[in-house]
Amino acid sequence: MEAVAPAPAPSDTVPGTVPRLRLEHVRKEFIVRDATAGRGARKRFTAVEDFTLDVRAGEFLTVVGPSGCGKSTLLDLLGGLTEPTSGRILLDGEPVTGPGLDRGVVFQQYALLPWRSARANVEFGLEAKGVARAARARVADEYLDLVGLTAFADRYPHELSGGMKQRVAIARSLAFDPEVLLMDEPFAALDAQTRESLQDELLRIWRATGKTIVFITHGIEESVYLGQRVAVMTPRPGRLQTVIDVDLAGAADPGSDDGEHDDVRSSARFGRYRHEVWSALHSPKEDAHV
Ligand SMILES: Nc1ncnc2c1ncn2[C@@H]1O[C@H](COP(=O)(O)OP(=O)(O)OP(=O)(O)O)[C@@H](O)[C@H]1O
Repeated sequence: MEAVAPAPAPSDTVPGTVPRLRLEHVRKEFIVRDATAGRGARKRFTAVEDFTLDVRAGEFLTVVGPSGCGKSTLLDLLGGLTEPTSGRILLDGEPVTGPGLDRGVVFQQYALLPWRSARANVEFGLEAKGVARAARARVADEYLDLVGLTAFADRYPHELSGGMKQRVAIARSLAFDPEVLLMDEPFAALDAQTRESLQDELLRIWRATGKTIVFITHGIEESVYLGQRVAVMTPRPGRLQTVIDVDLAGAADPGSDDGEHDDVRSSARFGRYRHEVWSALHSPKEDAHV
């Protein structure tokens, strides 16, 4: 596994500056069937409750929480795919009113167009931006190179492994140069080894591009390994339990494995962060009204 270099500090750490993303008292309700109240009855169901958080420009923020706590709902809200029932979401100080090319979304399932080659999939967002054909191909090749898929540019999704498909999805999201990358458990369907190598690749890409990344996961280790900060959510309805700062710079013991790679995950510091996130996830809820 590739060694992990110290993460850069978020570029927006100065008090009083505008955060890249701001969630202000965000609440999301769904109307669902109420089986207890007879045929056709409906009730309100709160998925996300009073969620307030700033994401700094250039920051890598991970969001971890138990299944069903509202993580995907939160990401859909940030992506503008749904609207908050109350509260506000701001991008660079402006309210988010819908999806936009300023935000790239990567889902757990690769969501590639099966009839398009890897290159043509990456070109997809560029077409929406009106980029000319020759420039599209050049930019697509650049991003396929960034994710190590130059040799597979002409392959179709069914000819690619799961990890490769997810690399194409990441390249597609980066190619139209969004300010923010929103990732919803993008590596959850992959085997452990592929997941670890894509985690390192994502960290490398983040350092190379300086994008702001919000990464949803239910994996404690993944949240600690990737995030400069880990936002921990409560069980449903999803609230912000706590935010944990992670600094793994120099955490690895160079002599801890075969001598070629530093093993950050085996370090004592990584273990302490993992325990901190675990403890936050298992701390009692303040209240449970739904
Ligand atoms: N469109 C919808 N209509 C009704 N309920 C919904 C809708 N979308 C999500 N929910 C409910 O909101 C809650 C939060 O769902 P969400 O998918 O955001 O959780 P999650 O934390 O991403 O879960 P997981 O980790 O299992 O993917 C769940 O109880 C889910 O059933």
